[in-house]
Amino acid sequence: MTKAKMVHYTTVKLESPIAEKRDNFPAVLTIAGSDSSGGAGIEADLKTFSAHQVYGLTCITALTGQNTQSVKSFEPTPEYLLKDILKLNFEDFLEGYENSEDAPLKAIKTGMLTKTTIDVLKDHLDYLRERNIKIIVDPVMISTSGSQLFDADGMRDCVNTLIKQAYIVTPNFLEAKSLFEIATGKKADIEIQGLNDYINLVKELQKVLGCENILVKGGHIPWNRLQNRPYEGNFDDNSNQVCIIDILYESKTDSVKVYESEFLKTKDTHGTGCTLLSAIAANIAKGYSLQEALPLSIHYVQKSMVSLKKKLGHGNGPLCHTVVPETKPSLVCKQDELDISHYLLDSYDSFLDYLKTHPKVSNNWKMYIHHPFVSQLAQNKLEFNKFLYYLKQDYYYLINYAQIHGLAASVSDDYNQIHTQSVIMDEIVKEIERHREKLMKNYNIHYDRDFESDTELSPGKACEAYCNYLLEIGKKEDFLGIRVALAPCLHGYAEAGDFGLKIRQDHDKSLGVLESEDHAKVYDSWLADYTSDWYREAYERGKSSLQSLLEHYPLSQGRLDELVDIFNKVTLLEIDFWDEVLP
Ligand SMILES: Cc1ncc(COP(=O)(O)O)c(N)n1
Repeated sequence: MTKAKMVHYTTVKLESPIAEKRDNFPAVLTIAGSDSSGGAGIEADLKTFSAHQVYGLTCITALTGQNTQSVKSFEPTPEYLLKDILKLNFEDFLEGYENSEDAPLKAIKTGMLTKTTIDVLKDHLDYLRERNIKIIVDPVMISTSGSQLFDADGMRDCVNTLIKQAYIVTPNFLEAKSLFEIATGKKADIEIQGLNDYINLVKELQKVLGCENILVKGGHIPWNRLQNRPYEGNFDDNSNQVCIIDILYESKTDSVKVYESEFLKTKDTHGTGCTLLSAIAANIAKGYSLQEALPLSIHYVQKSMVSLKKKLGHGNGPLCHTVVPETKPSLVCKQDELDISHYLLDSYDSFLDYLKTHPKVSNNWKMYIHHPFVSQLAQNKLEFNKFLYYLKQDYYYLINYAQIHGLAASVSDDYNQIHTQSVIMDEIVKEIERHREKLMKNYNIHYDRDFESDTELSPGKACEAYCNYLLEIGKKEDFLGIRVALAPCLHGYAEAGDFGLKIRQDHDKSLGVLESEDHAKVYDSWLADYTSDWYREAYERGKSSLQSLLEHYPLSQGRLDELVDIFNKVTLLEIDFWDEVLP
């Protein structure tokens, strides 16, 4: 035997892996075509699933020969193979688990389909429904590069079977039009001039398709966010006006959500549809609701569109699927959903008008400015001791009113606003001094001297509740919120004054319940103060400055509702304040 030759080697010992065991590794099956260029189809789906920490299964419907510039050819998968694939995947990922919820397969996403695939899949639809598997359908018909991937005939089968049972269908605008025509057999003459047209189309389409939810993707119609209609013009000039809107309609709750996202000026959009759908499927499989999954998924697609410094390929480049998806919807949504202040100002004379006439407010506002306190005062029917109680209470209110203007100044970074608040504070402080003196001179009421003996000098329940609320608003709100809280007092007194003066003019001049002519004069002067030119001017100034604040504070519907609530609450507190005077 010849002696073995000495072999030299070095050993590299590897560390044992540190197990990071996951509880939740849901699976999604993608039924789609393979894109040889890797940016769309099955390839994009699997990359997206991995980025989302979701396990991906496949059923390849066709092999395509394509790159970022064109689709050259494709070969459908034969029926027997499709049957095997689906059967094997379902047996393994849906069967044999103790509880049906333990089965890892949670969702199925479809992309490029073939007639054979629909025929094969059709037989499994009842089975999938029983197992609560969510089917997410991307009705792909034409590639970004312009090639027909699925014809209308095939799509008709899809509409009559798969789409009817889909959890969500996600056509882009052009696909939405085709689906409409296929489902109704009528030519769709759809013109989108505004958001209403768009929303109606989405709702109508859900009805004719019968799927549970629908998302119409607006990537093909850049949107003018200020005028809320399709954008016409040059993208370079007004890019901050242009956005993309995607509209979700959920039929079970009859709710519409409009997702507004940035319009990204890029042609590198190969695979965006597939990627969005896979992200939605992955997020749904992970347990997010549709309303959570959508913003997260749209954000993921946008992030992967902007993350490549150098494009790949020479046509419509692919995305960078390896970006890390966000997991908290609140982190991808702006606080302000849509700035609606411009519609508001188009439809109402002023912001103050909007607040006063809001359905939540309008009756309360009328009750406030037509309060019996004012009508009784105007007819000399208000007992004078009640008016005195009001004056004593008003003293505390005025101090608080001055303080809140100080808090408003403290949250502003605009010198003019700070200056105005300090001028108003100065005027209120002077008014407080006059108030004190008047009470001393005319009625021999000394706050400090009489405080212990006269319980009416302590703030009553209504006054305290009002002051506390204003203080709370002053500490937590922004400048606009504080100004809205201060508005019912300034504006309501002017309107109540007008109402009172009118009653007084029509009314006979008898003394009513009053003991002396002097008391009647006090009432006269109360009405005269709030109907004076000076007060009217303050009213107008307050109204226009409130209005001009809208230019600086974007108003979402949610924020607007909050402001209406503040205005309404303060209006009710004003009513309580006078109610307490007239028990
Ligand atoms: C296999 C396959 N599936 C889908 C698409 C559509 O993607 P895109 O519209 O981005 O070209 C594609 N090009 N290839």
